[in-house]
This record gives sequence, C-alpha cells and structure tokens, in this order.
Amino acid sequence: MTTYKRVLLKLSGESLMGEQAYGIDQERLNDYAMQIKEAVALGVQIGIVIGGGNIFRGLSGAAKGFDRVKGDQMGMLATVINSLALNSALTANGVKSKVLTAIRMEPVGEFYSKDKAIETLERGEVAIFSAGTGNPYFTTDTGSSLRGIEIEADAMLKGTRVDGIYTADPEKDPTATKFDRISFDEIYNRGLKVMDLTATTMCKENHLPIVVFNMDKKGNLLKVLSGEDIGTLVHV
Ligand SMILES: Nc1ncnc2c1ncn2[C@@H]1O[C@H](COP(=O)(O)OP(=O)(O)OP(=O)(O)O)[C@@H](O)[C@H]1O
Ligand SMILES: O=c1ccn([C@@H]2O[C@H](COP(=O)(O)O)[C@@H](O)[C@H]2O)c(=O)[nH]1
Repeated sequence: MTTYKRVLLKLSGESLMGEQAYGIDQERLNDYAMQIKEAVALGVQIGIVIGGGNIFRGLSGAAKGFDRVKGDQMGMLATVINSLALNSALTANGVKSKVLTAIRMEPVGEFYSKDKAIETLERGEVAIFSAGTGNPYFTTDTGSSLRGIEIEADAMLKGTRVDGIYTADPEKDPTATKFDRISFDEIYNRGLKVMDLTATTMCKENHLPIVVFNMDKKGNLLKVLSGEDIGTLVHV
C-alpha cells in the first residue's frame, strides 16, 4: 500500500559514481533500476530527474576558466547521459521508460512537454526528465521541483547519499543530528544546504512536500513509498 499516486524522484548524479572517482558505477545504476522497478510494481507513477555531478558541473567548470553558460550546458548534457544510462538499465530490468529532454535533441529523447509527461506516466511508464530546466544558472534540484510541480506530483522524493536533513552537512560535521520533520521556514532560518534555495522556494510556494532519504541503501525507495518513517519530511 502507498499513499502516493504520483511522485517526482530526484536521483543524485554524484551517487551514481558509487566508489569510483568519475562516471557511472554499473552496480549502483542497476540497484537504482531495481528499486524503481519495485516502486512501479506498487502502482505509483514515477517521474525522475537525475543530476550530473558525476560527470560535469557548470560551477566547477567556471572555476577552471570555462564560460559559465557553456559549462552549464555541458552539465545539462551530463544529465542526459545519466538519463540514457538509467533508461537502458530500466529496460534491462523489464521496466518501460521514456527520456524527455528540456533541450531539443531528437532522436536522443523526445522534447519535453507536460502533456507528453502525463501521457507517459498514465501509460504506467517511468518518465525521465533530462537536461534540467534547459536553462543555465539552475540545478537539477530546481529542475526536479519544476517538473514535480508541473506533473502535479504528491511529493518530491530526493534520493541522496545521506539519511535525511541534518543540523549541518553530515559529511563534514560528525556531530550533526537528523530531523525527522522540518518546515520550509526552518530550512531558511537555519541556512541548511541540502537543496538549493530556488528549488526549496518553488516547492514551498507550490505546496510540494519533499522527502529527503538515502537512496544508496537498498529497499529505501519502497520504504518511503510505503510510508515508513525514514528520511526527513519537509512540510509547509
Ligand atoms: N544540512 C544538511 N543535511 C543533509 N545533507 C546536507 C546538508 N548540508 C549539505 N548537505 C549535503 O547535500 C548532499 C546532498 O545533495 P545532492 O543529493 O543534491 O547531491 P549532489 O552532489 O548535489 O548531487 P548531484 O550530482 O545530483 O548534483 C549530501 O551529500 C550532503 O553532503
Ligand atoms: O536546469 C539546469 C540543471 C542543471 N544545469 C547544469 O548541470 C549541472 C549538473 O546538475 P546538478 O544539479 O549539479 O547535478 C549543474 O551543475 C549545472 O551546471 C543547468 O545549467 N541548468
């Protein structure tokens, strides 16, 4: 049983590296595909956005001297590479999915529209939204909140490599403690950086709750969808 009819799942590009220093770890990719397969079997409609941090980020490029806009375009293309990899892993696991792109690039994927996204979801297929928002100076977190709002998802599930939202970055501060629930306002007031502020504000203003959870632990996606109390719920 699940309380969710339709969700937007954000996957971290950086997590897709697994233990590697760069690129796509096949085992991690396959684990994600299997978790998504379990979720589809529950009858939940799933739209997915995957980041590109395992390949390229515009800001890091700019720090090395790249033009920022070109760097961001490279980052958006990185998310297309990850989306195609996920599409292929889902097919190998018997799950139908379609890659929609925010930048025109047929035949790599179909150009995104809300109607196409909803048709895909209502056919019971996974919709993979690639190339972020299609615009530089944004992130895939903002792309996720945008697509989540457009498809009228019940929640945005941010699958990452930490167990939820903490009082500070748990990868840097071992004394940080986890929130089970937190309001949008408290995220601003405490200056927490688990998601960028543009994405957080879009979710707040459009009443899209967020669940932050650890996608790198097998079975966690199913637990979140089944209402198990893991991760952190961000509420209005
Ligand atoms: N207060 C906090 N609570 C939890 N995580 C935090 C916090 N502040 C910073 N973080 C960091 O945010 C990271 C999660 O962000 P996210 O999943 O978007 O990863 P990413 O590296 O940005 O992925 P992508 O490759 O998709 O860009 C965690 O790995 C954690 O280190
Ligand atoms: O709407 C968007 C989304 C992403 N980008 C660029 O892509 C990279 C990778 O995305 P992450 O969210 O960091 O994983 C990002 O750093 C931007 O450079 C974009 O320009 N617009």
